[in-house]
Amino acid sequence: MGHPDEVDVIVCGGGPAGCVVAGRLAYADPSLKVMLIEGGANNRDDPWVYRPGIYVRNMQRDGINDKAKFYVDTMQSSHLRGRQSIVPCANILGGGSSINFQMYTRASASDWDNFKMPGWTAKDLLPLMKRLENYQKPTNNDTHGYDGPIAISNGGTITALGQDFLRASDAVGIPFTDDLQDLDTSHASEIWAKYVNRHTGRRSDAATAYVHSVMDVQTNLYLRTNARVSRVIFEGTKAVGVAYVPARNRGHEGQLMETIVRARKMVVISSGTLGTPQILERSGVGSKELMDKVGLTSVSDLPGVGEQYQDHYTTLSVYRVSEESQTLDDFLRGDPEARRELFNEWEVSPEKARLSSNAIDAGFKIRPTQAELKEMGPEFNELWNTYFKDKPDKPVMFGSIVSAAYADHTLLPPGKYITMFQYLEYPASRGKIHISSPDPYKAPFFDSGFMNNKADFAPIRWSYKKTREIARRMDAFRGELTSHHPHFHPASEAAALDIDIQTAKKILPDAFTTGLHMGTWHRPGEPYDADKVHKDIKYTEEDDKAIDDWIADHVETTWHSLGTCAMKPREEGGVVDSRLNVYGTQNLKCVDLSICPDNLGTNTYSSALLVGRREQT
Ligand SMILES: Cc1cc2nc3c(=O)[nH]c(=O)nc-3n(C[C@H](O)[C@H](O)[C@H](O)COP(=O)(O)OP(=O)(O)OC[C@H]3O[C@@H](n4cnc5c(N)ncnc54)[C@H](O)[C@@H]3O)c2cc1C
Repeated sequence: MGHPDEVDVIVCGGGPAGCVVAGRLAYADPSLKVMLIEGGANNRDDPWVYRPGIYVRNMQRDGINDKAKFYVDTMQSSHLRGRQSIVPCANILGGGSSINFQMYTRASASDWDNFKMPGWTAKDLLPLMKRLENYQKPTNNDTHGYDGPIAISNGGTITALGQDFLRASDAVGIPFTDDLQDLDTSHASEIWAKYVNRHTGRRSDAATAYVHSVMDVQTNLYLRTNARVSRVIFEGTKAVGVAYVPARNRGHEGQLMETIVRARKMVVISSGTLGTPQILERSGVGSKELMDKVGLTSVSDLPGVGEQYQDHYTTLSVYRVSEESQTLDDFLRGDPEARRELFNEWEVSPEKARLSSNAIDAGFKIRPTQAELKEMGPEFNELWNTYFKDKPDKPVMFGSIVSAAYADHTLLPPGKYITMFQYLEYPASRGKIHISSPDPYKAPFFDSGFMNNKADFAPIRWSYKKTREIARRMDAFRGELTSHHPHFHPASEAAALDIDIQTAKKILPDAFTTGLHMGTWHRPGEPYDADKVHKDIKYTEEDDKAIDDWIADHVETTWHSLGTCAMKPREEGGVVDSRLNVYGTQNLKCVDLSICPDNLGTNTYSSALLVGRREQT
């Protein structure tokens, strides 16, 4: 069936928010013609999407993986000791929900209330949150939904390492709770739920839930994939259509081959936090100064477009675990036997297979104690007083455990690993993205802004220490992978200790070199002792400096971009109003996480769905 060149509504970008908008609109009114234009490929029945356990493959940056697009800082950052950060974004139908890590969390109630926009309080949104969910876990509260299209469960398997982590978390003052996602609890640990359907074992992505399901039964939703929206077409200030180009510019001597589709009623831009501002700017919506610089005619002078870029920041620390532990390392290494076993298991009974999981089974949200606050320095304390103190539902950090090394296994010694993720949920740092040319194939100017506010170092340092204390108290703990820890002075009490010799001998029983003494290359830890009473490591100022350097060298995106087209008053730098209409235009909306005026303390898939769902009330 050919595609029409005029429809009622065009949705640009098929991420979670775009899928919800396009699918629900088309379903609600079969007489309405809706076109969804997505820059990446169709995700339908792609086994590299729907098998949950292989998500890490989508993060390979090797020129072959086209499920993600990699934004790189244009300039070296002095806050990252000269590094240029890389932020991968989805480039496939379903957006982030087709490639993400499938961790299910939700924002705190005060996050939504802080938006200070009519219709956006947590109370307003709770009924919509429930309608999204097919919550497949037992729960004791009334904040979840059971009849929606997005499945949430514990996945096929919970590893013993997850339980070990929860017990050790309790030992350092983080109590267990059965539901940390009740919008209120901010200091506890839980079995971390997943966007995996426990009946099918499949990833619960937004395109399957909202687009394919509608296209199966109706003919009024038109899907174009591998098509990059270059700009919105205006008549005066009224949006009347869009132009798109092939996702790859392979021919025509570099000429732009645009196709135009007209929209009778509305154009909705849902191309994600880094995609949406670029489309607006290429269309003449953004700062007038920029338009003059790149030679475009200004349609609406909105200096806020592309500004206030936010994310959550991650550091990863890697630990050795016992050879008896169940980890995904052999599978991730590509060991043929491990691969055969796990893929076969998935084919036979996906609902309980190890691959029906992301191997991230447990996690926590935490707030510092008064004593911990004292150690976190003036910059963070100032932020605490203004941002966190009076909002007891806001955690400062998240942490979680991966039952494997989240790292390139060609760079690691043999053995089994866990990874501790530390995530800063409300960074004070801000970045920006702007087009450098009207050409949709030209890379934009991008400044992730990571760590450009000094207040962000202390909470990450604090949570590195916290997760380290948890790891050391786990029964499975067998040492630290020193290459994936700060470089403390070798004489410091804090210096990382590697695998103990007994475990090393189990990994390579026939090696003549195990335990070979070669100065500081290897400092073995103590063998496991079940009766050991642990004391917290004491860190000196010099140690803290080593941690901060390590943060600057290794902190990364949590892939939770938001905030570049903020919903707030125009005079405060806002881009959209509370109905997500773009200021100074007609028939044009932005609907995705770019509209967040402030951060949301959560893994953001739930919020992207909610923004789409809020638009569809
Ligand atoms: C690697 C990764 C891991 C993550 N892990 C988790 C997790 O475990 N749990 C969680 O809750 N969240 C996670 N997230 C975050 C979550 O997936 C995102 O917050 C969410 O997908 C954002 O939705 P969105 O609709 O705002 O935009 P996006 O998901 O970014 O979707 C935007 C879409 O627009 C398309 N697009 C961009 N530009 C154009 C253009 N010019 N023309 C046409 N199409 C265009 C893109 O291809 C994409 O499909 C992760 C994200 C990533 C990338």
